Formats: sequence, structure tokens, C-alpha cells
Amino acid sequence: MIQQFDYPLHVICADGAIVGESPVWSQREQALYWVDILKPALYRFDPASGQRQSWVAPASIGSISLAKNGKIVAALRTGFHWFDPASACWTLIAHPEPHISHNRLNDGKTGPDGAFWAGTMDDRADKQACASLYRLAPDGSISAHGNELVVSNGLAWSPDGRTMYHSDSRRAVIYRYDFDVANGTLGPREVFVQMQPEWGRPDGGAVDVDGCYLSCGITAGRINKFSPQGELLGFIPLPVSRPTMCAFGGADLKTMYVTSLTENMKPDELAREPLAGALFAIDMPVAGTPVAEFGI
Ligand SMILES: O=C1O[C@H](CS(=O)(=O)O)[C@@H](O)[C@H](O)[C@H]1O
Repeated sequence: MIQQFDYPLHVICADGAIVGESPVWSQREQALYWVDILKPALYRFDPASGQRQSWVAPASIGSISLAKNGKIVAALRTGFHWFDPASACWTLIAHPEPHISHNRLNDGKTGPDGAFWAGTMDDRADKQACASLYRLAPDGSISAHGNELVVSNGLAWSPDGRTMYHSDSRRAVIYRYDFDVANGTLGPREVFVQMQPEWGRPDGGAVDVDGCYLSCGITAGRINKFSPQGELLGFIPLPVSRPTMCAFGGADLKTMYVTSLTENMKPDELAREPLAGALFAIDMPVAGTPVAEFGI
């Protein structure tokens, strides 16, 4: 039986982001970072003080990861970059696809191997399967781990680090791979979930301490909760139709932050959804699995 989970939901920021994405919780700072891909901008929110900061990014910013050196790794359209919040400087690390001008880097996350995993997406309206998944190692080298994707998305790892989840939003499929933490390598790709239309397309995801995969169902206005076996257990309804990514935060990792978008929404849809593009916080009964920081 599929359950509806009505957990308390709070609006953190209702600025109408173009494409809000990549919420990342900093345990060290007890603060949340996230991006608006197309603005393009990086944000920081301190729940204790309510204070917000923002930085303009030099190109579309698909995702970010915190790094062990206190900086941020960013997946910009122009390649992987370092961002130093202290100096507000962006520095190129490497570009995986300088030859494909219509692609941009999209969803990304640091895995339990300490590397930043991020994939690309076809940014054209008529999307083709020309995107790939990349691993940026702490030494700055890049390796490819899958191609013929349309919109790479949904990266997350199981609590023991031995399973990696990854989706292709436009193929409406979530994959799972055995993950070798010591070597940062993947086993064969397996279908974890083939989405039903009413569940939405699979956007960003996160894993809780029970090993359940929570996936933003973009266009369906919900977060789908899947068991470690890929069974739909239920969903969290949202006041917006296009949630983009979720991440656990708070001192106990029991706050789920959720970003959303307004891109390509028609005026009547925007009128019906005054919170489109907002950042939300949901009080969760089960804590999330901590996300690793980039580096060794
Ligand atoms: O991560 C993203 O995913 C969405 C998914 S979809 O292509 O709409 O299915 C996309 O809208 C967004 O631009 C992108 O950043």
C-alpha cells in the first residue's frame, strides 16, 4: 500500500528560483548551501541566525560539493571549478566536455570515495542522449563512467557506501550500481526503478539511514520514497509541482531541504503555484545519511 506522508513543511526562501538545485548541508558550519543553476548563483543559509548570503557564479552552476579544504567544488557549464567563499574566486579544475557546447554539467555529489561525481545534460529543447557521468578525483583527474544519458541526475549512496544511485530524468529511470569505495569504481548498471508517469520524472535524490532512496518527482509535486529494493513505499506531497533536489540537514540530519524551479512554467501555472522556485524544509521522522566532502 502506497502511503502519503504529511510531514510538517516550512518555507525557507520564496524567491522564485529559476532552477533551484543542489542543497548541501555543512555539518561543520551548520549551514545549507544551494544553487540557482540559471541565475546563476550560489547561496548559503544559516538556520540559527536566519542569515543568507549569495554569490554570482560565472556560468550555469549545476551542482556543488563541500570540500575538506573548506572550499566548494562546483560543476559549472564551463567545467569543474573550485570556489573559495573567503575570496569569492572561481578557479578552473578541468572540463570534461569542452567539445560539446550544448551540454552542461548537472546534478553532482561527492561519494564515499571522496571523489565528486557529476553528470551532464543536453541543454537543448530537443534533448538527445549525448550526456555522460563523470568522476572528478581529488587529484583533479576526470574519468567517464557511463554515456548516452539525456539528463544525468539523482546521485546518492547507500548508508554503507556500497550502492550508488543515479537517474536519467528524461528516460524516467533510476539506476543502481555496486560501488567499490576503495577504488571509486562501478559494477554493472541495473534498473532500480522504472518510474510511472504519476510519480513524476526522477530528479535529485538522497538516502536515509534506513537505506531508503528519496527522489524528487519533478512535475508530480512530490518526493517519492523507495525501499532499498526499489519498491515505492509512499510519497511526501509538496505545494509545488516541480521539486528538483532534496538533501538532509540540521544537527540531527532530520531536516529535509528541498529545492524547486520556475523554469518553463506558464503564467497560469505560476499563478496557481505562488511558491514555485522556493526552498523548503521538511521535518522528517528518519535521519539522512551524511554526504561526504570532496578530498582525501
Ligand atoms: O537536474 C535537472 O533536472 C530537471 C529534470 S527534467 O529534465 O526536467 O526532467 C531539469 O528540469 C533541470 O533543468 C535540471 O537541472
